[in-house]
Amino acid sequence: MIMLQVNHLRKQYADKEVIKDIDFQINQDECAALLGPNGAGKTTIIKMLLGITKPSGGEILFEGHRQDKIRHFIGYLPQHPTFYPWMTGKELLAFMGGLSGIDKPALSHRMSEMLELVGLSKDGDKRIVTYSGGMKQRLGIAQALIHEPKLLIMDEPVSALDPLGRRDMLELLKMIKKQTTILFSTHILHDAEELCNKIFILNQGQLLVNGSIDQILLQNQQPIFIIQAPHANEWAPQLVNPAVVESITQNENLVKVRVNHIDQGRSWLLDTIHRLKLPIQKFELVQESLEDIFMRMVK
Ligand SMILES: Nc1ncnc2c1ncn2[C@@H]1O[C@H](COP(=O)(O)OP(=O)(O)OP(=O)(O)O)[C@@H](O)[C@H]1O
Repeated sequence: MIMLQVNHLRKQYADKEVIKDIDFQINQDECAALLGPNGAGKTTIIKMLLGITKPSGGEILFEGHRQDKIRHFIGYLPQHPTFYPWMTGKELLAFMGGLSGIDKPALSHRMSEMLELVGLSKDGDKRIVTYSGGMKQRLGIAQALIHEPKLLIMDEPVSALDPLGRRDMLELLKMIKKQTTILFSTHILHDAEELCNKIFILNQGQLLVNGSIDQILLQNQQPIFIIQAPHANEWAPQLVNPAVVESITQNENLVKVRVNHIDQGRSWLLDTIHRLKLPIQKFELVQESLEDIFMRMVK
């Protein structure tokens, strides 16, 4: 079942179009990442999904329909959650659960369940001001899930955490994705790769890539030849050949040459190596990684 469908979504601020006619969909039980560098438009999309910002065009359908009341449908963890620091974790959950209309007996049960899920059972009576960044983020997940939403939306849930907090959060999200459909934004490819079966790569308001990791690799991967030889500064510029070579990156004496066609690229590079009499130490064919594709697309 299609959980969320976005058709021709646009957002314009004054004369600047920050979201440019994008389409995507998320099916039930999928975990999808909105991946893009700073300013790509991730938060703007999320705000439109939540109804906080009005789209300039297009439509957003939840389970196939425009929804007027989406609060019960979506759980949301903002990029910078602000909790009342004087509240305890339990008080916050009771407050948020109350806002979502959960009745009292059910709420108490649900609160215990959520604290258990996010590993804060022993900390529920402590004031939030005493929580670490990671604990606050986990409490943020608990409040987002308190009303059993069908879709959990998170804006950069792991980016601000230290490596330990990040690892904890990723493990927690791996557990949660077994029960809930998830959309989260991130500028960190590895987080998207580790958690998601679907990735949307966004840059300057445009959706460049949309699909599973396997599909993205299959459709976008280009061959790269790695050549290593002394004095690369002298010979690397001679590999420029727009008919065959898409790009060249150099790191000391190791040069990565992205070509548009394996066979043509290989024979032209071997001819050139021969012509220049390069004493090569390495000549290797690899395929672009997801990171290579991401960097290429957002550069
Ligand atoms: N209220 C606004 N008025 C004008 N421009 C805005 C407004 N909100 C966002 N923008 C612009 O829209 C673009 C996308 O911003 P957005 O915050 O959605 O990006 P992002 O991908 O979430 O980036 P980040 O990772 O830095 O949060 C940016 O160029 C930003 O300056």
